[in-house]
Amino acid sequence: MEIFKYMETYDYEQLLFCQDKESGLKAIIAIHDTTIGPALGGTRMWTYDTEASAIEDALRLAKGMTYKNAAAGLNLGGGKTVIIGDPRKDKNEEMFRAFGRFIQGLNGRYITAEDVGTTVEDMDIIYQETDYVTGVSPAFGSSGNPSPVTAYGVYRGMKAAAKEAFGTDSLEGKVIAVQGVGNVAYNLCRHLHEEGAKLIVTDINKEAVQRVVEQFGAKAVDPSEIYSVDCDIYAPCALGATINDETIPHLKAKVIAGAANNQLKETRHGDLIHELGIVYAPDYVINAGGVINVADELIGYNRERALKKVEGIYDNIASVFEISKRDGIPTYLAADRLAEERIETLRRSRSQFLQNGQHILSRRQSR
Ligand SMILES: NC(=O)C1=CN([C@@H]2O[C@H](COP(=O)(O)OP(=O)(O)OC[C@H]3O[C@@H](n4cnc5c(N)ncnc54)[C@H](O)[C@@H]3O)[C@@H](O)[C@H]2O)C=CC1
Ligand SMILES: CC(C)CC(=O)C(=O)O
Repeated sequence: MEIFKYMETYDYEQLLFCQDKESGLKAIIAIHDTTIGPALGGTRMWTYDTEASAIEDALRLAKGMTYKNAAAGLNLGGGKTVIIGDPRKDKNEEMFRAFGRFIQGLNGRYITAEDVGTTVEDMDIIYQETDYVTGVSPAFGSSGNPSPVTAYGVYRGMKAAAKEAFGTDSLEGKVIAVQGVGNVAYNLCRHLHEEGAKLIVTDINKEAVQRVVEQFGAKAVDPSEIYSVDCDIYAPCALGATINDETIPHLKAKVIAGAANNQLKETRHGDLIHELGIVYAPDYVINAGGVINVADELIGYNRERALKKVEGIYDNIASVFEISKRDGIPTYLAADRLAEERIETLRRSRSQFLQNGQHILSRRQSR
């Protein structure tokens, strides 16, 4: 991978490699764009096969955060971290403290939160070293685990997508295939079950599957089967790139609406599903609930205010469908248009993220 060429092509600002021998920390922080605010995005801990795939994941996820934050109307730019390692075996306190010090060194250009493989407890450790972390425990006056709120936003967005495809936003009786039933999708399944949807689920973690089978009457299938099951809605809630050349021919769903980041392997897969008449709720619009929730910490966390904003994901998804129909373009492009227009407008009016000389965090209420 030619890193500078890649960064130039997609206009990345900064890529940082953080290493701490004592704790085993190997972290990559990617900052994509800080035009409308400091870069906010979670930290993913994962066992990458190669360093190149970890770098690529950090870069792709960071760019997604720029678009997610802009489209959600947040005054934040986009960044993301990946920590190379197995979250079940390789974590230790010193690792997250060392990581916190690296974040502190960026002096507010990057603010972190949870993602796959990291937890509220990890954020609490980072918080010992830096203020530039969100998704910290409610005991510190913070918003806690973002996953249930992300799930609520996905549920709202899925209803908007159902309205577009089926003419009603009721999910009662709809068959929904959920891929990955971890932190976000467990909570999503709860909302869907409460509304009377029928769930088909899969996960590589058998315990996670068992939980939703027992609690929500879901039917379990093998991970390889999830793409071809008979269903109304496919909800990708594991890792990215599951909408690709291999899976698209098998899909029977009329709607794709799920929590995973970077669902399209390549943008041309967004064109392909559009041509097939599948209603796609763009990933970074529908899964913005978590970041909307943690971003509220930056102005003194108010759960009611945050949830009200998350409810608005229904309207955001509906607006994307409107732009798509108006301009005759696939929904992923309509979402990009929404985000890019906001960034460009703000780029013209200010060139850096400091507001009146103050960092956004300076408005955080004293604890
Ligand atoms: N946690 C949050 O608030 C947010 C999460 N997301 C995205 O949503 C997705 C899910 O996030 P979380 O629920 O937090 O992660 P998680 O790690 O709790 O859940 C992911 C689940 O997917 C399963 N999985 C992994 N590969 C799989 C495969 N090939 N087939 C089936 N299952 C597989 C895992 O075993 C795990 O149970 C991720 O892509 C994440 O980046 C996006 C926005 C916010
Ligand atoms: C988990 C969120 C709080 C932030 C993030 O990284 C995301 O939305 O993907």
